[in-house]
Amino acid sequence: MKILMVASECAPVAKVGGLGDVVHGLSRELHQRGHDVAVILPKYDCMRYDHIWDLAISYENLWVPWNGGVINCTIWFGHVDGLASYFIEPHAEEQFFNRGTYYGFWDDAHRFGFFSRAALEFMLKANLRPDIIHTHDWQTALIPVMLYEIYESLGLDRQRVCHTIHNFKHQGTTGRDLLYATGLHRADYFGDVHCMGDDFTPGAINHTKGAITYANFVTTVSPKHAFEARHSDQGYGLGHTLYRFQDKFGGILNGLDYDTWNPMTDPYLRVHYDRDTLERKSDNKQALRERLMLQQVYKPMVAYVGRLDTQKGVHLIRHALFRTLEMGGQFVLLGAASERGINDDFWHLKNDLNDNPDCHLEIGFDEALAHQIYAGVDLFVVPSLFEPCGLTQMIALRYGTVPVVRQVGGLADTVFDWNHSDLPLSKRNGFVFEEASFAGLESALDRGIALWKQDPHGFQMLMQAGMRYDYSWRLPVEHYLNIYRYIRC
Ligand SMILES: Nc1ncnc2c1ncn2[C@@H]1O[C@H](COP(=O)(O)OP(=O)(O)O[C@H]2O[C@H](CO)[C@@H](O)[C@H](O)[C@H]2O)[C@@H](O)[C@H]1O
Repeated sequence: MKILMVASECAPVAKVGGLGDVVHGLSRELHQRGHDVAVILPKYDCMRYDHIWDLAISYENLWVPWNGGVINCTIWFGHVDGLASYFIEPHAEEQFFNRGTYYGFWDDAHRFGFFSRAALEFMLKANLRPDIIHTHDWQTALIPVMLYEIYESLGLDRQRVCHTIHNFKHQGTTGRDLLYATGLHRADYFGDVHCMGDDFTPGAINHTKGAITYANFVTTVSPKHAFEARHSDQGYGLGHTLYRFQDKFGGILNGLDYDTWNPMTDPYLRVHYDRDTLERKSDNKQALRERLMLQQVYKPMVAYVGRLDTQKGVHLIRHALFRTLEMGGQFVLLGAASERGINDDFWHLKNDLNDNPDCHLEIGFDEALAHQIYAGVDLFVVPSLFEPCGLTQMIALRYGTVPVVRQVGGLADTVFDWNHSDLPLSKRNGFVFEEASFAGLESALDRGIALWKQDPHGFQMLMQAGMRYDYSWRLPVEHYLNIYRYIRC
């Protein structure tokens, strides 16, 4: 099957969070199974160009209709981890993708609306005719809309779209002027609440709603979150739309790229290990302490890696840090915030704790350090308020690090409590709490730290149980292939 992924991120060249991992991992698995897969990304100035092989111009003078005129684009081609990848470079006054960072601009809806239109124009002109176009999150959600409203009649009449929603909180809600820019001229029709008009902001359009309406199939990234999105406030206002289109909506648990995340081969680790050589993990703990200048003592290490966003339960992350110190452990945090207030808070916290030999906060994005943390620590906290899937708890499990998670979304689908689960002991792999409060978090974290201190054998069993789980793309890709086969012409 010919599959074209169109997304705003793909690891390792352009990664802000889990979206990049998923586009990369899913594409690689499909490619390894013999499918013809390519990825289309914007050509950002801030990408990791050192991860692109043989980057060269593939198509020049692609004139993309935009805002009543046209914008000239150059399309580049290269390989990322063996994956055929196209990069769209617009020569526009607005410098859409030459801004030093990926997101966070007032005109993001226009930047990615343009990217979506350019991707379709490229398919048309360069004669790319995939069976399936797989789009991701609001940034590429206009693709199914434009495919059926503009490009079907121009020749893209056999392409079908699967759209994946990685995060309902970000829906690309914006003014109707974008419709004119993209060429979707009937503003009253498209802007109506029955089409892609936002249900809560009068006069606004909603990208994600457009994708739910037009795509041939819509997924989110875990079965539990698919339920939550429809039946609770976690759908961020799209519950009714999902209800309307329930026959083409489902949840598929994400996988992990087991080559990228492999403690036996990970190039960032001092020592490689697997389930049978778990004792070697302690060398990575020592290496991590050296790198972060923490004292070498006999204490459990707890970590958080991830975006610092309200979604992730920042007050609970902060509390996990203090609680760990109080219980005689060490804490490491690696994260970046896009919100100014949260960023400032964590910088203050970092300054306050600067001289503490048992704690280190690294504010920023650091791929190598992330790997070293997963491999080096004992426990890993993910106290999210909502979590569509969550990859960090799965990475932790792969590295023999015990997750402490809140029972929501994909966290609930992947982590099973050591003390309170119906599963046999050999299948329990972490600590789970329900209530998003300090007491809730402590009810799980305290048990984790206590087990580490009082029952090293039990703790080791837990680590090994986690490593036995298979959260690779092996199974999830079967579900995606079933969807592709179901919707293809
Ligand atoms: N500062 C930093 N330095 C280095 N690495 C960092 C980092 N911050 C984050 N990462 C890495 O980014 C990834 C984050 O994965 P998450 O599942 O937490 O994704 P996120 O919430 O961004 O994505 C959304 O999409 C994904 C994919 O569908 C869903 O799993 C998730 O629930 C949803 O919120 C991990 O690989 C992590 O190691």
